[in-house]
Amino acid sequence: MAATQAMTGAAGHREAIAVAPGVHWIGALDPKLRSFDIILRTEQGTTYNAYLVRGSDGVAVIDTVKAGLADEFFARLESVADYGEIRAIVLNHLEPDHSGALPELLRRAPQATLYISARARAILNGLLKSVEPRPTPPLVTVKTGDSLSLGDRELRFLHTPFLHWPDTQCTYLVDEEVLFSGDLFGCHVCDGRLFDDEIGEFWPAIDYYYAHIMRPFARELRNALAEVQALDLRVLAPAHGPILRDQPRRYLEHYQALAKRPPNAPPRLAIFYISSYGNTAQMAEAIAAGAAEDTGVQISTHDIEAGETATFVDLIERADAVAFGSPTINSDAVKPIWDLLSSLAVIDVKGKRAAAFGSYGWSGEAVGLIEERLRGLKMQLPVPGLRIKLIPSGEELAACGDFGRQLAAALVSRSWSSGVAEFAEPG
Ligand SMILES: Cc1cc2nc3c(=O)[nH]c(=O)nc-3n(C[C@H](O)[C@H](O)[C@H](O)COP(=O)(O)O)c2cc1C
Repeated sequence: MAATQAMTGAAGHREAIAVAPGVHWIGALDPKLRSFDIILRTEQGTTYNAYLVRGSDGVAVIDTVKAGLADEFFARLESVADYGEIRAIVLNHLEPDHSGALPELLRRAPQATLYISARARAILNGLLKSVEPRPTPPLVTVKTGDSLSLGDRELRFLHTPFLHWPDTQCTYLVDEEVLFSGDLFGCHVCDGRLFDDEIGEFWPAIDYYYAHIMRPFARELRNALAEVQALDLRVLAPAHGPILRDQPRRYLEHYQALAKRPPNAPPRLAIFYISSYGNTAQMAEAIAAGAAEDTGVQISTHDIEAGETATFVDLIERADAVAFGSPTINSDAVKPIWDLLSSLAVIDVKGKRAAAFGSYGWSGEAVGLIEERLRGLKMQLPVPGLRIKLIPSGEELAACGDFGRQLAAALVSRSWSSGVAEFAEPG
């Protein structure tokens, strides 16, 4: 039923759809898409939302669509404007699903000026350098406070970098209070009825999109949401999924709750380990006991063999420091540790304090390899990694306690060092 409606909704015809007076949706539907950018599942497909704004002094096109769906975009554009009328092309970010039809649009509307953020300039060069003949459109780079006049109406720009590409901006139509928000507030839902008040439930799609696309940029998001908060809003017009006109502030508030900084709790240290014979597990417990001597720190230990990666990722996001323990097996750390570390791309771990530890038999590569990965994730390593040969002795467990104490202390101090500490010499 829903699929049928998606195909027969207003957007089922290749005509532009009115969003507000003088504002049309001219995007494309992609109902059969089942995975997006490799990393997202899209069981409902998606839309690429492009918009056209008509003023007394020409029209502006905001974003385009994926290259393979350009025909749909041009048909809708032609239903409401001539190419000669296009004065401005605004690209809120240059990801290929929104810039795919740009070369052809530039060919059809060579007089149009491009309005992009300063960071988009280099990306634009990368996208256009293979196009023959190479387009050289008039170009203006814009930031917060800059605007574009279409005669009787004004488009204002908001600089919102990294949401989720470095060049991201939002564009605000002042008179109709429409925010063309790019991927912000977007989701992968394909329903030809287009508007949130006409289609069914899609909050899970908003949350899924947030978790995979926006969550790594929670810090930047908080800044952007503060800018959006200051606007009067009648419509949120994102680049994917439904157009949000039914109490649009609900979506803003939802995003604010999702991106909220964790409450001002005591600093948290979360220790993750895996252990085949209990040696690395013993280290983890001794590290936790040592850290607990600093009464101001909240400590938790987690056996990753027995838990869910998604839960661990949540804990890591909320922790101020994290430690990862793995034995060395066949010259490497074990797969569950790598699985966990490779799941951190969906959160912001930059600058978070981290450390590695583990038991080993003879070569002990795991700790160094984990540290390398933690540095790659731009985490800070305040304490050198600790490895212990086979079963920890009492003295070695005391060294684990010191390791934990130092890590806890690093939660209040910013000094840090690096390198793997060798407690027992490999024999
Ligand atoms: C299948 C297997 C392969 C191993 N490979 C290595 C290795 O390549 N290098 C090394 O230093 N230790 C190796 N070890 C030894 C373990 O790292 C050592 O037994 C360690 O104490 C196990 O710690 P755990 O009880 O925390 O799992 C290996 C052990 C097993 C069972």
